[in-house]
Order: sequence, then structure tokens, then C-alpha cells
Amino acid sequence: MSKMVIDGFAPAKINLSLHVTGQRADGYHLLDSLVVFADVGDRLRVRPAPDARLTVTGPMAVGVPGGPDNLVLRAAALMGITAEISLDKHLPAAAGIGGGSSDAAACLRALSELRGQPVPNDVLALGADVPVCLLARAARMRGIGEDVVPVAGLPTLDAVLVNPGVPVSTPAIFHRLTQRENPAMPAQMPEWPDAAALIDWLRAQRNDLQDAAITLEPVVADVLHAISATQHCALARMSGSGATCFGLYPDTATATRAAQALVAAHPGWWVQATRLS
Ligand SMILES: C[C@@](CO)(OP(=O)(O)O)[C@H](O)COP(=O)(O)OP(=O)(O)OC[C@H]1O[C@@H](n2ccc(N)nc2=O)[C@H](O)[C@@H]1O
Ligand SMILES: Nc1ncnc2c1ncn2[C@@H]1O[C@H](COP(=O)(O)OP(=O)(O)O)[C@@H](O)[C@H]1O
Repeated sequence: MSKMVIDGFAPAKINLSLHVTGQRADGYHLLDSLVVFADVGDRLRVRPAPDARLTVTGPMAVGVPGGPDNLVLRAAALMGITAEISLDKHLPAAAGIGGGSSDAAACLRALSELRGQPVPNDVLALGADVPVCLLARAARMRGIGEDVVPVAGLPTLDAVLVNPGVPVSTPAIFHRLTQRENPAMPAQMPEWPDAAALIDWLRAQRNDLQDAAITLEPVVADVLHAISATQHCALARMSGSGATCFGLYPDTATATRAAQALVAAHPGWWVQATRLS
């Protein structure tokens, strides 16, 4: 018998690098980004039903749309399916870690499996991050987000994610950019023998939205300083259009200790030790 309900996981998306390489005539920006996924994320339960219904719960539910604007209901509508969806929010919204896009992708995967129906080709209409979130593993993302190529053999990274609780509007950050044509990543991605080699390589890459985000929300600079000041931090950078930043560490023990220190110093911030792959 076919399944009636599916539980899905929507992992946080992290842009280890985010190069803005140009702008299209329609205003969208061309990107070159190394994207990975965390082991923290939202959870959802999806069940096809005669009427669409959404329940949003969890520690990060406040402010997340509960109606048809929610990306999970927009994803179901795109597939032409009505569904009852419970969404358990653990990721901060408008945070540069693709919570809404990852929720939409998890919903598309679940409905596709439940109904034996392929995911439509036009998912970009839900958000530029949805194609990479459908893959949900390490990838190079180019174009405006539609060109997604898996990156094999990427070493797993031990990390801490930190969000200061300030929502950031993605269009507002792109709008503030002063330099829209920046170098891409190298045409050929290297092979990294281990996490230390990957971190070394990442130091020469950038997030071209970081300065604009700091101008709009100076607390992003405080987050980056706080992460950089933790013991054994090898690299601190912002993800997406912010305000979430990540720190990279040599191993799980140092990442866990850094997360504990950040929680103690900034009890109001969202802090998560995680592994990225
Ligand atoms: C910046 C990135 C990097 O991964 O992440 P987030 O900060 O959202 O997590 C994404 O490109 C965001 O993806 P997403 O949040 O799905 O974007 P969308 O809803 O499609 O677009 C929101 C707005 O951002 C701008 N935008 C988005 C993507 C892009 N390549 N160029 C743009 O200029 C446009 O102004 C657009 O109207
Ligand atoms: N399931 C969802 N979770 C979070 N935000 C959502 C969701 N559906 C729609 N949204 C809207 O999308 C906006 C962007 O949220 P999100 O995808 O979390 O951020 P970002 O694009 O910075 O990664 C939010 O401000 C919210 O209004």
C-alpha cells in the first residue's frame, strides 16, 4: 500500500562562499557559491488532504507565515496537491540559511514520494535557493541559483552557527551592493584531502554580501568578532544574505566548546554546534 504521510527534514543551508559575479537585466544577481547542509533543521509532516492546512510549531515559529504565503503551501500548490502540513520550525527565518527554501524543498520531496509524481521543473519560482535545497548536499550553485552541480568528496566540517535574532531582508542586502561584478571561484574546484585543506582554501573565497549586511545590521560584525574570538576558530564568515554567521573548527570537541562559550556570553543569540556536509 502506498504511504499516506511522510516526515521530512529540512536542513539549514550554509553558503561557505558566496561570490556575486554580475547582474541580469531583470535585476537578479549571478552567483557562484559553495553550498553545504547542516545536521540541524526544520521538521515537517505532510499528508495529502481535501483541504490545505498548515500548523506551525517549534522554538522558531514566531513570525513565520501560517497561511498560503508559507513556502510549504506554495510548494504543494506548485505540485497541484492539497495537503495538511505540520511544520516544526527550529531554524530562524530571514536568516541567510534558507529555512523557507529548505522547507519548500522537503515538502516537494515528500509530495513527490507520496503521489509518485515528479517534482516540477519550475521550482525556482519558489525561491532561488530551492534547487540547491532539493539536492540537500554539497554543491556548487551558479546562475541565479538554478545551476546546481554536486561536489563530491567534500570533507565534513565541524561548525558553529550563530544568529543574533535580527531578521535580514535578502532584497535589501542585494540592493545595497556597491560592487556587483566580482571574481568567480576557480573554474575547477580543487580536491581537498581533509577539512583543514578545505578551510585553507575557503580563506581565499568570500561572501560578497557580508559588507552590505554589516552596513545594514552592524550586529553582524559583532557576531563575526565573537565567533573569531572563540578558541581554535579557523574561519568565521556570514552565510547567504545574513545575519547568520558560521565558525569552522578543527573537530567536534572544539566546536562544541565554542558553542558553549558563545551561549554563555550571548544568551539571546541562537547558537548551534553542527556538522556541515
Ligand atoms: C542570497 C541567497 C544565497 O544562497 O540566500 P539567502 O540569504 O536567501 O539564504 C539566495 O540566493 C537567495 O535565495 P532566496 O531567498 O530563495 O531568494 P528569492 O526569494 O528568489 O529572491 C529574493 C530577492 O533576492 C534578490 N536575489 C535573489 C537571488 C539572486 N540570485 N539574485 C537576487 O538579486 C532579488 O531581489 C529577489 O527578489
Ligand atoms: N516555511 C517558512 N519558513 C521561514 N520563512 C518563511 C517560510 N515560508 C515563507 N517564509 C517567508 O520567507 C522569508 C525568508 O525566509 P527564509 O527562507 O528563512 O530566509 P533566507 O531567505 O534569509 O534564507 C521570511 O521572512 C518569511 O516571511
